[in-house]
Amino acid sequence: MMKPSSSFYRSIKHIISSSSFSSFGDVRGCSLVMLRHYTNVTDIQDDTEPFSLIDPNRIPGLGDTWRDENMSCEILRPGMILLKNYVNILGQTGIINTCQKWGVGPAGFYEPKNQYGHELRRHITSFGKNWDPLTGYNNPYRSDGSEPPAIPYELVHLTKTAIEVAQSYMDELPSMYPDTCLVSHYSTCGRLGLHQDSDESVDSLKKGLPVVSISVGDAAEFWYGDTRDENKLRNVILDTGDVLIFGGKSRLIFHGVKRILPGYSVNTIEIAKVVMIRPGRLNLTLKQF
Ligand SMILES: O=C(O)CCC(=O)C(=O)O
Ligand SMILES: [Fe+2]
Repeated sequence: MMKPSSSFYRSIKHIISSSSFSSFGDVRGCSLVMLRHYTNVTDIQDDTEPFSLIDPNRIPGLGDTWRDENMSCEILRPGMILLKNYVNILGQTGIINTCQKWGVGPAGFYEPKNQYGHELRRHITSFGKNWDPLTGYNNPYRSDGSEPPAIPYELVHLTKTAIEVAQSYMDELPSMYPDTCLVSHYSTCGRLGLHQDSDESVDSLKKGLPVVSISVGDAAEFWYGDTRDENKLRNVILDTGDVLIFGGKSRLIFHGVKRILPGYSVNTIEIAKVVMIRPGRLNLTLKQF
């Protein structure tokens, strides 16, 4: 689906800043129609936020109905926080169904190879900006020449509210508006080598805009640290429903998935009662480019 370009917002902002309402009669067509949807011109100050007819603040808890009341939080290091059990079973099955809906098809999930031609034992697909392990964000198109679908609204909302919750526990975690989401499904023997997430814009990295990682399905042993030195890495289990956030001083940590832990999580039984997810682990990593 086409997203409105930021130049569209800039031109609208230009019209507003250089015109009074009485001169809007000169503005015809689409722009005028779009402008009528705004009750207040200050609503469109943020270039990164796409226009949506659905007002996130007026939906009684769309994302909130996905939140687990038993959430607990663990600060792992400055800028890095784990929201355990953040997404409830309804939310987890919602996420699976959303990824199934958009990820299945000729341009959906695929198993990429690394530069040596080895398969990575994970299937991936993107929402928002296209990303792949070989070209990063440089190729905006998927295999069939299409752009990825926009990030589904409920995932954007979930991400934003998770950051707000994290900010209530720790200082210096910047806000972000996700415009890219990598969806990965790891097989039960899947893993992901140590790496930094550094393909985003210089501005995003400099500001430490957080990475938000949502886990569903089989648990994973996730390792992280300041260097590639395996002796200095720490481990944390990412279980189904957990949301891991790393930004600020932790934005450029080395991290990876050491192994998948089939059978570790009791909640996968609850998920299986609702949706027949295949064995393995689903991970959604949301960022602002
Ligand atoms: O699966 C995960 O928990 C991490 C994913 C990740 O680091 C990435 O896709 O860059
Ligand atoms: Fe990563």
